Amino acid sequence: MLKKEARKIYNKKREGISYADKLKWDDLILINFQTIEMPFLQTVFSFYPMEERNEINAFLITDYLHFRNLSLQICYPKMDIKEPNMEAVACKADTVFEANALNILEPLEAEIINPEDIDLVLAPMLVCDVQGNRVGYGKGYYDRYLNRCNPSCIKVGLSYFEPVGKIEDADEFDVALDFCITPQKAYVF
Ligand SMILES: Nc1nc2c(c(=O)[nH]1)N(C=O)[C@@H](CNc1ccc(C(=O)N[C@@H](CCC(=O)O)C(=O)O)cc1)CN2
Ligand SMILES: Nc1ncnc2c1ncn2[C@@H]1O[C@H](COP(=O)(O)OP(=O)(O)OP(=O)(O)O)[C@@H](O)[C@H]1O
Repeated sequence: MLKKEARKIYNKKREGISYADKLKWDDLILINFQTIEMPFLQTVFSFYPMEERNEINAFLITDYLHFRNLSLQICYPKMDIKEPNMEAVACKADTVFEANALNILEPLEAEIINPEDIDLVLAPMLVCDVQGNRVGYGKGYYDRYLNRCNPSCIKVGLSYFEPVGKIEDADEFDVALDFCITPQKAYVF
């Protein structure tokens, strides 16, 4: 399958998920995330889910990680749409989020964290393939960002859908995931 085809199919599938299924599947993703062995984490880069696109509720996972380590630093993306580029910004409980031009909520705060200091990335995505190649919205934000992270950074994709057969047009910029968590299973690549 090609990324473009996967994007079309899975954008549509995700739009069709009922609210009841979404709540159930978000919980199952948390349960499956809890089965993977995690080292001590200091800094996590998550994302602010876009409700209108039915993105996964990553807050359930960051709440769980925060509960395990009360001094966990949680970062959210701040985009430079023109570049395109994004940075991880450290957030606190009182951080104010504001919608950007793409209607993604971003922190007003500006403490940019060095990508090399990120221990784990929770990556939004539509679907991945059996080798952990991720398919997002097609702007390459995460490919660019993950290439700046330490090789030891743990890359976890969250998806409502099981991996597809090989994505044929994965290129040299694509950084494969270490895990993909779905409502059915935690895939290890
Ligand atoms: N919640 C969340 N935050 C995120 C991401 C994400 O996937 N989810 N990103 C993950 O990379 C980055 C933003 N990437 C994005 C890339 C494209 C579009 C988008 O709306 N694309 C349109 C097409 C626009 C065009 O072609 O001009 C579309 O998909 O319909 C949105 C976000 C950073 N923050
Ligand atoms: N480091 C990079 N430098 C230059 N171009 C890049 C880089 N990383 C990715 N790209 C290009 O960006 C484009 C989009 O990449 P891709 O289709 O993998 O996006 P995606 O992972 O689905 O999107 P996103 O990360 O925004 O969710 C591709 O043409 C890819 O070659």
